[in-house]
Amino acid sequence: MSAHRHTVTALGAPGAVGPYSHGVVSDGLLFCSGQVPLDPETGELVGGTIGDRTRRCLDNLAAVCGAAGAQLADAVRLTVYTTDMGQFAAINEAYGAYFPNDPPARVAIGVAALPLGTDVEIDAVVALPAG
Ligand SMILES: C=C(N)C(=O)O
Repeated sequence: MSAHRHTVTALGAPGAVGPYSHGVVSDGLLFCSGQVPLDPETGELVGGTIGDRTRRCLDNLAAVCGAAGAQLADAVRLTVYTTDMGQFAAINEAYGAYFPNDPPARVAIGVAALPLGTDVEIDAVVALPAG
């Protein structure tokens, strides 16, 4: 740990699948690592639909936010990575329910592959509440 940054570990988020922290706080911002749709209780990728997996990614990010004293609604920008842009509408339907008002900025990117073979991953930058 150094004075200008500290890492965040969330008990409610699945363990990291590589050499990264759940999040890093610096200068009033929380930089959340990408969350893949792992169930934090089982450590397994969730099945179902890409909407289910999108919700799992966002729930995992919410846990990381909570560990830093923030909420997902404090996010200023998220990035959605997917291997299947054919499911863009389904991703948006699930995603949109998390941000009914004034949604954060977002980037959506189609990629060739994602960790553990999943089809969606989401990261976030979050503004920490003052105080
Ligand atoms: C899942 C990740 N965020 C990673 O492997 O970097």
